[in-house]
Amino acid sequence: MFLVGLTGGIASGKSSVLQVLQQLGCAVVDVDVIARHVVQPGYPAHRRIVEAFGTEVLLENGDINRKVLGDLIFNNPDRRHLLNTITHPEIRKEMMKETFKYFLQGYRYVVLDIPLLFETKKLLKYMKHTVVVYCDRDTQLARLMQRNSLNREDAEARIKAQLPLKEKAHMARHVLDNSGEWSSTKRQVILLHAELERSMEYLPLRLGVLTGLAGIAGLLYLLIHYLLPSP
Ligand SMILES: Nc1ncnc2c1ncn2[C@@H]1O[C@H](COP(=O)(O)OP(=O)(O)OP(=O)(O)O)[C@@H](O)[C@H]1O
Repeated sequence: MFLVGLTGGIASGKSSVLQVLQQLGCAVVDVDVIARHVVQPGYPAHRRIVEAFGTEVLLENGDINRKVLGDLIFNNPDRRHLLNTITHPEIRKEMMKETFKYFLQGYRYVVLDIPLLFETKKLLKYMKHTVVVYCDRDTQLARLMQRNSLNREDAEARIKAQLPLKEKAHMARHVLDNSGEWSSTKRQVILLHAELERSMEYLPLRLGVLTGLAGIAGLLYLLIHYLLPSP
């Protein structure tokens, strides 16, 4: 198995691309979904967020109010860092669990949706392939304004807070251009999936694990047959 890191910019189309990959039967780890999961009431990150930011970040039902928390950390690097130190280790643990589950199920590759793949660079070394979902800036702005009901100024501020998409596209091994019609993007996703499925890069890890298991089985056999006293 090998890992494919998928990233992009705000409203560039990552979730839409992930949906297609899921429909194609790919193993997908959606960091957004995990990030929402690990801050649910009862989880350690939920308690630590309330300790750090106060009960004003809670909705009436005890869930984290993502809008309030988002506003609190927006333009405040210290608070953002604090939130990241609480949530990131929990998110990484869940990502590893899900990836391992897919490995056991025999998938050739797993796509991990990591919004800050190129910014934090922490997970980059584990990715055999990197994919950027790109769209031109005007399209990104228009889609963001429409999806989040934002005015131009707020939407521009959110885009500016991220590494420019063009730079990310230069760093990636594959670029899916989502500036145009959705059907064109979908075609690109299907072609990428076919390329990754054809790749033999899943073999080394699989063979390594099989060899390891065969070694353990051999040792057990020797133990049972030669070292244990016969009845
Ligand atoms: N090719 C396309 N044509 C028209 N609309 C699109 C296209 N691709 C995506 N969209 C729309 O643009 C918006 C952003 O897409 P999406 O939610 O997939 O982006 P995202 O990268 O996951 O965003 P975020 O990271 O901010 O959650 C959505 O409303 C989606 O329906």
